[in-house]
Amino acid sequence: MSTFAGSRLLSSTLTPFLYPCLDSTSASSRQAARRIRLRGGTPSCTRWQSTATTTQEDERPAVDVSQYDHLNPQPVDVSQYDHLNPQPVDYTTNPFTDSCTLTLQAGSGGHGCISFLREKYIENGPPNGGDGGTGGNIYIQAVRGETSLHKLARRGILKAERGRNGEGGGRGGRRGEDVLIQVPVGTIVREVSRYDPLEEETLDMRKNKGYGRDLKDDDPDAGPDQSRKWRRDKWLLYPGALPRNFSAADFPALPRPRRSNLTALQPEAPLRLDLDKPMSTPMLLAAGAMGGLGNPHFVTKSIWRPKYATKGDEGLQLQLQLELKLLADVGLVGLPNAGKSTLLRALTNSRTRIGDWAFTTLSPNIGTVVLDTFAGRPTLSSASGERRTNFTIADIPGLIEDAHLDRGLGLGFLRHIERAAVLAFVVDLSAGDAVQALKALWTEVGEYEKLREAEQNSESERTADSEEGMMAYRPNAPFKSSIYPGAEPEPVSTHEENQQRLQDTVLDAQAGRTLPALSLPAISTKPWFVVATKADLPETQQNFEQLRVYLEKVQKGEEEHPSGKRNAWRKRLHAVPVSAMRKEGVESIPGLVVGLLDS
Ligand SMILES: Nc1nc2c(ncn2[C@@H]2O[C@H](COP(=O)(O)OP(=O)(O)OP(=O)(O)O)[C@@H](O)[C@H]2O)c(=O)[nH]1
Ligand SMILES: [Mg+2]
Repeated sequence: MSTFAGSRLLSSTLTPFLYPCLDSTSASSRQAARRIRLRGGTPSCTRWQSTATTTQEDERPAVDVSQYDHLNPQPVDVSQYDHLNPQPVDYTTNPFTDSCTLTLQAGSGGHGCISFLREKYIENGPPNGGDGGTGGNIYIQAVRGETSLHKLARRGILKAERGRNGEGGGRGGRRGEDVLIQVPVGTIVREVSRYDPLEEETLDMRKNKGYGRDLKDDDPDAGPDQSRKWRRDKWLLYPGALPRNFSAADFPALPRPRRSNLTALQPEAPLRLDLDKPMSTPMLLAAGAMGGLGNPHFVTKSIWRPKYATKGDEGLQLQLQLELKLLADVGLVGLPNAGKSTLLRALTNSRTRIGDWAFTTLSPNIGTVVLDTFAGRPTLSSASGERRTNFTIADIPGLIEDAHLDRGLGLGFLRHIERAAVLAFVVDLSAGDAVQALKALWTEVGEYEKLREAEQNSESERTADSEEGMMAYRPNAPFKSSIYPGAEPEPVSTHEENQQRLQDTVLDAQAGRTLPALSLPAISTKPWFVVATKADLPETQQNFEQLRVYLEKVQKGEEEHPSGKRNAWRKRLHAVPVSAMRKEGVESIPGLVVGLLDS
């Protein structure tokens, strides 16, 4: 009896998994049998199977397959699928981060080598140590495929490879590997801080009035054993040298700090870049440091076998703040649950998430409206005669009243529509007074604009303050030979020069031409229109009529602009009633947008 109960328990719970060949009803057993049939072979458990079948077939209870549903999913009924009213699980999602701080370190230089020629019959050959390799550079490139900064945010610190040390036989060290930072188009780069070891060295040199000057014995700072020790950390002695050899060594004047020729291509400090176009070639952010010099550089008339070389320089360190402001032609602004994502789905092929609750969308989504499929004549062309083949729409999380007080998801996501050429305010006709909803949205947009202005002012003040104490950095200074005795360092630029530089614009990625300063037009001066959604629901006509009348009055100047600003845009104000879920009324939107984009 107990055996039977045991076998019964076994067959009802574990059998399908542990002993599939015992359970003729399980899918795995069926598959095994099929495999055996196909192979035409005899399975090792044939006897088992037959025994089990004959002894247990009748008594075995029917297995409740419903409990294994997740292992044996039912085929999806494709006819149920609807792009505009999708299942809650039918959406795509990507990790998204729109701001991060990055620390970059250009590669340090490799050390110079101390080596001498040794051949048959040449015991004490001349020095032949190679120079150290240059450190790797750091480049940046805005590319179309990237949509978020999350990968960079996760890494935090990026270091280019150090140059290899020089080798004997006059072989120079290999240069370090470069680092390429790829960012989405629309990224703004600001410099937070910079540490330039070469600049420090140059200042040191000025302080000591001449590079390589050793402290004199009568110098108040110099004790008896501190003389001739200045910057000894920059030297390398021959392999196997003891510390006492080091203190006894007589070093020549240290060569002047050298910069790689590539530093001429670095943008001026402080960095402020607006990467609003895809870049065909990467742009240099930080050039690698130069390698140390091998011992042949220090041959003199009296010392023809120098037993020292110099170490490589340390790489430049930069701390940058990256901010992504997505670039789209149209920005959708609306209260939560207004139907923005459904509208985006109706106009584009986007698979953004839709749900009947507030804050379904938690990060921005961009969709592309294709105007010309190249199937025949161009469907729409811009006023300039240039053919516009598509435009992009950005859908952002919903704004609620008092979002500027950090309610809901706050106002941060408005940065992704602040560079849009046209704004589309999405209001839900079934959710109360549409005019009030529109005014509430404009209030939040106005608050965002105030915040942005305050931020810009504080940023320019901060940069100006930090400039005052900042070391002068002259990447465009002509390259000079490092071993150039008596050369004076470059003069330090004045505060006025730095101020001027601040007001100036930033360098373009490729051509080195200047870009306009990072200031954006007021949001209220952009063309805008209203999309009144859920017009298919009953009792929404009157609400829409009120909205239409209100917009007409705003256009004529009889009503104040909802932003409260006098110079706000009010040329042609449209309210488009649509049912995004049924894809009704949305067909007029592309034409309207193209008209506004070209106006
Ligand atoms: N009847 C009707 N329902 C709609 C229409 N458009 C959207 N909905 C429904 O409204 C709900 C919210 O739609 P979403 O597109 O997710 O709204 P949203 O504005 O993106 O919401 P958040 O992302 O939370 O800000 C969903 O249940 C949609 O099915 C419409 O035109 N008619
Ligand atoms: Mg949404």
